[in-house]
Amino acid sequence: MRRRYGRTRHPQPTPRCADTPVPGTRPRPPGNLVAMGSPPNSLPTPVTEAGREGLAALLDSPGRAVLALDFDGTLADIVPDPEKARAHPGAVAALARLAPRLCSLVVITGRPAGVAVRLGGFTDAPGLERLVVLGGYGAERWDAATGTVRAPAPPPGVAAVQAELPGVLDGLGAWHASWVEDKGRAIAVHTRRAEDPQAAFELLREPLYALAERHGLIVEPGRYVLELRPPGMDKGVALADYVRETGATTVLYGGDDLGDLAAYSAVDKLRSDGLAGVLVCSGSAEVAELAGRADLVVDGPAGVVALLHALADRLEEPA
Ligand SMILES: O=P(O)(O)OC[C@H]1O[C@H](O[C@H]2O[C@H](CO)[C@@H](O)[C@H](O)[C@H]2O)[C@H](O)[C@@H](O)[C@@H]1O
Repeated sequence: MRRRYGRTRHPQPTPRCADTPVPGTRPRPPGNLVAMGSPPNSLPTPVTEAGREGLAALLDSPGRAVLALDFDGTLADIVPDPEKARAHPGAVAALARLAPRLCSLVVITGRPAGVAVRLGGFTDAPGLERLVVLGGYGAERWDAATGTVRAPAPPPGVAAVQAELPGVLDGLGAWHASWVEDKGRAIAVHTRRAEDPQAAFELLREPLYALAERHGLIVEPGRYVLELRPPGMDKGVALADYVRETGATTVLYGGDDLGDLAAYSAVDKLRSDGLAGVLVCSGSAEVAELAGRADLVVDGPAGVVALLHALADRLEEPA
């Protein structure tokens, strides 16, 4: 299925990293350690050796690097109503500064690709003409170069879950503690707006896992959300495929939630295969699992944007 978002363009292939022209840069090692909440535009030093090597490789050869970022919680602040989420102010400008210097910029999200493009304000954004958004945990793809979304049809299990879900929520007395987001090829049941979001999450957990299993779907747990979605794709597969497609030799991945752990594992694997990598955690009080595995923890989307500007500052220094 192909849908068009934005103005008509001629299809362009994703550039191979080695083919990407990159303006002159002055490679320098990262600066001193800067903890969460550090002043904007000072480039923090990763706390791990692998992360320091990854960042040095990115600064040394940005034209061979893929920058991959999650959307909600990483590029966009978490808000109670998912439809009201927007890219953090400054995110698009920071990405646009970096894009011409890098091999490729990709957003990998659990949102439908077209929704992330709309909420992110990515359509026709100057500087982001080669941006790629992989939605539905990698099942969907939007290319800024063509303005089209490629999305496979949802498996029949999704319609079956849609039909059965109201009865399940009714049986649990959970109508007022949950909000259903129909994403086409997945159903997300949110509890953030419940009086006690964690209690509502726990109440729903088991019945929703059972419902998903009955219809051949899996559950992707996240920040006060249980998503019932098709198996077979995750952010790790999406990221590894994308890195392979571009021929990049360095990858920086930034995420905030459990669904990003698959991408973290993909970066670990790429590093063991000899690529350079940096794992960035968009830190929050809600999710602890990523910080311990990250090379760099920043303070939520504001920290991510500051990091992107700091990277751009470095890469824009004259050769
Ligand atoms: O992969 P992501 O880009 O991180 O998307 C994951 C899910 O994010 C959204 O839910 C989260 O953000 C909401 C808006 O801030 C928030 O209200 C909710 O509590 C979070 O879980 C989105 O609604 C889901 O569809 C995404 O899959």
